Amino acid sequence: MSTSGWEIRLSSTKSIPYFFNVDTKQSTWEPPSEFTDEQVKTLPGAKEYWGKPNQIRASHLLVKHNESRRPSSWKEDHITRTKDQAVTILEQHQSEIDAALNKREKFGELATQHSDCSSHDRGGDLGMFTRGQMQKPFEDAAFALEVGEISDIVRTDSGVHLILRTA
Ligand SMILES: Cn1nc(-c2ccccc2)cc1C(=O)N[C@H](Cc1nc2ccccc2[nH]1)C(=O)O
Repeated sequence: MSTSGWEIRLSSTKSIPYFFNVDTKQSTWEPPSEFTDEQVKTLPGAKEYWGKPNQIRASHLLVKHNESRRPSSWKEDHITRTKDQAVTILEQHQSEIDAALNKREKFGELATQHSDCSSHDRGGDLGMFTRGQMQKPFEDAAFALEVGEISDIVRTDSGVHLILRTA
Protein backbone atom coordinates (compact mmCIF):
# COMPACT_ATOMS: atom_id res chain seq x y z
CA MET A 1 0.00 0.00 0.00
CA SER A 2 1.48 3.33 -1.09
CA THR A 3 1.32 6.15 1.43
CA SER A 4 1.61 8.75 -1.36
CA GLY A 5 -0.47 11.86 -0.85
CA TRP A 6 -1.19 11.04 2.81
CA GLU A 7 -0.08 13.34 5.64
CA ILE A 8 -0.95 13.97 9.27
CA ARG A 9 -2.68 17.29 10.06
CA LEU A 10 -4.01 18.84 13.28
CA SER A 11 -7.79 19.27 13.47
CA SER A 12 -8.37 22.99 14.20
CA THR A 13 -11.38 22.48 16.49
CA LYS A 14 -10.17 19.61 18.61
CA SER A 15 -6.38 19.83 18.23
CA ILE A 16 -6.43 16.13 17.40
CA PRO A 17 -4.24 14.72 14.62
CA TYR A 18 -6.04 13.31 11.57
CA PHE A 19 -4.98 11.74 8.27
CA PHE A 20 -5.48 13.72 5.02
CA ASN A 21 -4.72 12.75 1.42
CA VAL A 22 -3.75 15.84 -0.58
CA ASP A 23 -4.48 14.04 -3.89
CA THR A 24 -7.83 12.38 -3.15
CA LYS A 25 -8.86 14.91 -0.41
CA GLN A 26 -9.84 11.91 1.76
CA SER A 27 -9.60 12.50 5.51
CA THR A 28 -9.85 10.04 8.40
CA TRP A 29 -9.29 10.19 12.16
CA GLU A 30 -7.57 6.80 12.21
CA PRO A 31 -4.61 5.76 10.01
CA PRO A 32 -5.81 3.93 6.85
CA SER A 33 -6.07 0.31 8.04
CA GLU A 34 -3.62 -0.96 5.43
CA PHE A 35 -0.81 1.26 6.82
CA THR A 36 1.76 -0.37 9.08
CA ASP A 37 2.83 1.55 12.23
CA GLU A 38 6.19 2.11 10.55
CA GLN A 39 4.49 3.63 7.46
CA VAL A 40 2.40 5.95 9.68
CA LYS A 41 5.55 7.23 11.35
CA THR A 42 7.08 8.16 7.92
CA LEU A 43 4.15 10.40 6.89
CA PRO A 44 4.68 14.20 6.62
CA GLY A 45 3.58 15.70 9.94
CA ALA A 46 4.05 12.47 11.91
CA LYS A 47 7.12 13.66 13.82
CA GLU A 48 5.20 16.52 15.44
CA TYR A 49 2.42 14.34 16.84
CA TRP A 50 3.73 10.84 17.30
CA GLY A 51 7.30 11.93 17.91
CA LYS A 52 6.70 13.72 21.25
CA PRO A 53 8.18 11.74 24.11
CA ASN A 54 5.91 10.45 26.90
CA GLN A 55 2.78 11.22 24.91
CA ILE A 56 -0.11 8.75 24.75
CA ARG A 57 -3.61 8.83 23.28
CA ALA A 58 -6.71 7.56 25.04
CA SER A 59 -10.49 7.51 24.93
CA HIS A 60 -12.73 7.34 27.97
CA LEU A 61 -16.31 6.71 29.06
CA LEU A 62 -17.21 9.04 31.92
CA VAL A 63 -20.26 8.69 34.19
CA LYS A 64 -20.68 11.79 36.34
CA HIS A 65 -22.50 11.92 39.70
CA ASN A 66 -23.82 14.51 42.18
CA GLU A 67 -20.35 14.97 43.72
CA SER A 68 -18.66 15.54 40.33
CA ARG A 69 -16.63 18.75 39.85
CA ARG A 70 -19.16 19.82 37.15
CA PRO A 71 -22.37 17.77 37.71
CA SER A 72 -23.82 18.51 34.26
CA SER A 73 -23.15 17.35 30.72
CA TRP A 74 -24.41 17.39 27.13
CA LYS A 75 -26.96 14.78 28.30
CA GLU A 76 -28.22 16.27 31.57
CA ASP A 77 -28.17 19.84 32.84
CA HIS A 78 -28.26 18.73 36.48
CA ILE A 79 -26.82 15.29 37.30
CA THR A 80 -28.32 13.93 40.56
CA ARG A 81 -27.26 10.24 40.52
CA THR A 82 -25.09 9.19 43.48
CA LYS A 83 -21.48 7.99 43.15
CA ASP A 84 -22.61 4.39 43.85
CA GLN A 85 -25.27 4.64 41.15
CA ALA A 86 -22.63 5.96 38.71
CA VAL A 87 -20.35 3.01 39.52
CA THR A 88 -23.23 0.57 38.95
CA ILE A 89 -23.96 2.15 35.56
CA LEU A 90 -20.30 1.96 34.57
CA GLU A 91 -20.12 -1.70 35.70
CA GLN A 92 -23.01 -2.44 33.33
CA HIS A 93 -21.08 -0.81 30.46
CA GLN A 94 -17.97 -2.74 31.51
CA SER A 95 -19.92 -6.03 31.27
CA GLU A 96 -21.18 -5.12 27.79
CA ILE A 97 -17.63 -4.36 26.65
CA ASP A 98 -16.31 -7.60 28.20
CA ALA A 99 -18.97 -9.58 26.29
CA ALA A 100 -18.38 -7.80 22.95
CA LEU A 101 -16.49 -9.45 20.07
CA ASN A 102 -14.88 -6.10 19.13
CA LYS A 103 -14.23 -4.42 22.48
CA ARG A 104 -12.71 -1.26 20.99
CA GLU A 105 -15.77 -0.76 18.74
CA LYS A 106 -18.21 -1.40 21.61
CA PHE A 107 -16.23 1.00 23.82
CA GLY A 108 -16.56 3.76 21.19
CA GLU A 109 -20.29 3.09 20.75
CA LEU A 110 -20.98 3.24 24.50
CA ALA A 111 -18.80 6.33 24.98
CA THR A 112 -20.62 8.13 22.15
CA GLN A 113 -24.04 7.30 23.60
CA HIS A 114 -23.38 7.47 27.34
CA SER A 115 -20.20 9.39 28.25
CA ASP A 116 -20.84 12.59 30.23
CA CYS A 117 -17.66 14.12 28.75
CA SER A 118 -17.82 16.51 25.80
CA SER A 119 -15.44 14.09 24.03
CA HIS A 120 -18.42 11.70 23.66
CA ASP A 121 -18.98 12.83 20.05
CA ARG A 122 -15.49 11.50 19.24
CA GLY A 123 -16.10 8.10 20.77
CA GLY A 124 -14.52 9.47 23.95
CA ASP A 125 -11.22 10.28 22.20
CA LEU A 126 -9.20 12.81 24.19
CA GLY A 127 -6.39 13.06 21.66
CA MET A 128 -2.70 12.88 22.58
CA PHE A 129 -1.61 14.00 26.03
CA THR A 130 1.47 13.94 28.23
CA ARG A 131 1.75 13.55 31.99
CA GLY A 132 0.66 16.71 33.79
CA GLN A 133 -2.37 17.41 31.60
CA MET A 134 -5.07 15.19 33.10
CA GLN A 135 -6.24 14.64 36.68
CA LYS A 136 -3.66 12.42 38.40
CA PRO A 137 -5.75 9.26 38.95
CA PHE A 138 -6.73 9.37 35.26
CA GLU A 139 -3.14 10.03 34.12
CA ASP A 140 -1.69 7.21 36.25
CA ALA A 141 -4.30 4.72 35.05
CA ALA A 142 -3.94 5.73 31.36
CA PHE A 143 -0.12 5.58 31.37
CA ALA A 144 -0.23 2.17 33.06
CA LEU A 145 -2.24 0.71 30.17
CA GLU A 146 -0.81 -1.04 27.12
CA VAL A 147 -2.11 0.23 23.74
CA GLY A 148 -5.53 -1.41 23.17
CA GLU A 149 -6.06 -2.16 26.86
CA ILE A 150 -9.11 -0.94 28.84
CA SER A 151 -8.77 0.15 32.47
CA ASP A 152 -10.84 -0.90 35.42
CA ILE A 153 -13.08 1.81 36.93
CA VAL A 154 -11.06 4.98 37.66
CA ARG A 155 -12.34 7.68 40.03
CA THR A 156 -11.52 11.38 39.54
CA ASP A 157 -13.13 14.65 40.65
CA SER A 158 -15.08 14.53 37.36
CA GLY A 159 -16.74 11.18 38.06
CA VAL A 160 -15.98 7.55 37.27
CA HIS A 161 -14.26 6.50 34.06
CA LEU A 162 -13.33 3.57 31.86
CA ILE A 163 -10.20 4.35 29.83
CA LEU A 164 -9.09 2.78 26.53
CA ARG A 165 -5.48 3.54 25.55
CA THR A 166 -5.28 3.92 21.75
CA ALA A 167 -1.67 5.04 21.11
C1 LIG B 1 -9.95 16.86 29.33
N1 LIG B 1 -11.02 16.97 28.33
N2 LIG B 1 -10.76 16.82 27.02
C2 LIG B 1 -11.93 16.95 26.36
C3 LIG B 1 -12.08 16.81 24.92
C4 LIG B 1 -10.99 16.37 24.16
C5 LIG B 1 -11.11 16.22 22.78
C6 LIG B 1 -12.32 16.51 22.14
C7 LIG B 1 -13.41 16.97 22.90
C8 LIG B 1 -13.29 17.13 24.29
C9 LIG B 1 -12.96 17.20 27.29
C10 LIG B 1 -12.33 17.21 28.53
C11 LIG B 1 -12.98 17.43 29.84
O1 LIG B 1 -12.33 17.82 30.81
N3 LIG B 1 -14.30 17.16 29.90
C12 LIG B 1 -15.06 17.29 31.14
C13 LIG B 1 -15.17 15.90 31.79
C14 LIG B 1 -13.84 15.22 31.94
N4 LIG B 1 -13.13 15.16 33.09
C15 LIG B 1 -11.99 14.46 32.83
C16 LIG B 1 -10.90 14.09 33.63
C17 LIG B 1 -9.85 13.37 33.06
C18 LIG B 1 -9.88 13.03 31.71
C19 LIG B 1 -10.97 13.39 30.91
C20 LIG B 1 -12.02 14.11 31.48
N5 LIG B 1 -13.17 14.61 30.96
C21 LIG B 1 -16.46 17.76 30.85
O2 LIG B 1 -16.90 17.67 29.69
O3 LIG B 1 -17.13 18.16 31.84
